[in-house]
Amino acid sequence: MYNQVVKTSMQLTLALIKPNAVFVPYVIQYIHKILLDENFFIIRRTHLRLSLDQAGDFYKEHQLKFFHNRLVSFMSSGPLEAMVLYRDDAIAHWRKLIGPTKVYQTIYSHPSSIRGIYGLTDTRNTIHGSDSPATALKEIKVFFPNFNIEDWKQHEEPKLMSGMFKLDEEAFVHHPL
Ligand SMILES: Nc1ccn([C@@H]2O[C@H](COP(=O)(O)OP(=O)(O)OP(=O)(O)O)[C@@H](O)[C@H]2O)c(=O)n1
Ligand SMILES: Nc1ncnc2c1ncn2[C@@H]1O[C@H](COP(=O)(O)OP(=O)(O)O)[C@@H](O)[C@H]1O
Ligand SMILES: [Mg+2]
Repeated sequence: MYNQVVKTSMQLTLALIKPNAVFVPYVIQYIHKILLDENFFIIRRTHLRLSLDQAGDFYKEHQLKFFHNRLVSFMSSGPLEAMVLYRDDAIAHWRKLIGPTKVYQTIYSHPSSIRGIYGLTDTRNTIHGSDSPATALKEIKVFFPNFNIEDWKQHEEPKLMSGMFKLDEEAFVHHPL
């Protein structure tokens, strides 16, 4: 029974490293180190550039905001590093590590969060995390259209949960054995 309780709090989420940071080695290294230190599994990882339309779709909820135009042009200005993460309470835990959205405040309120350290501006805030389980599923589909969660749950998740995995350091992905 205890196992079941633990398992139900496990979650998938999507992390994105935004274009201002995606090719800055010390930022990438810092983010990857946090992921391992905080016991996230890196389930899938890729680099992908969104078109203007795809970025607009990704941030549809913000289409009437004053920053929408700059947000969408920024997010489609270069490749993103996308990762499917898995952990106990992954969604909230990742967002806590990221820090609040608006960098000009976050540098004072949460100076040791990722955005507090490496965010540049409220738009170019370096990192993304899904905000709910439903959003996570939707966002994972955008970057990993071939990732079949049901298959993964059946074939890969049990191995991760029983310790049968190894980190492929070059790909920076945990592979089930
Ligand atoms: N109507 C507005 C316009 C701007 N701002 C805030 O004012 C700050 C400075 O805006 P701006 O100079 O346009 O942004 P930049 O610092 O140049 O950076 P970016 O375009 O990456 O956000 C931003 O954090 C923005 O969130 C705001 O709260 N309300
Ligand atoms: N006030 C703002 N000024 C400029 N850009 C913003 C502002 N608010 C949000 N953004 C940009 O839009 C993205 C999406 O906003 P939101 O969903 O509110 O935040 P979060 O990324 O923390 O979930 C932010 O990560 C940031 O890049
Ligand atoms: Mg959001």
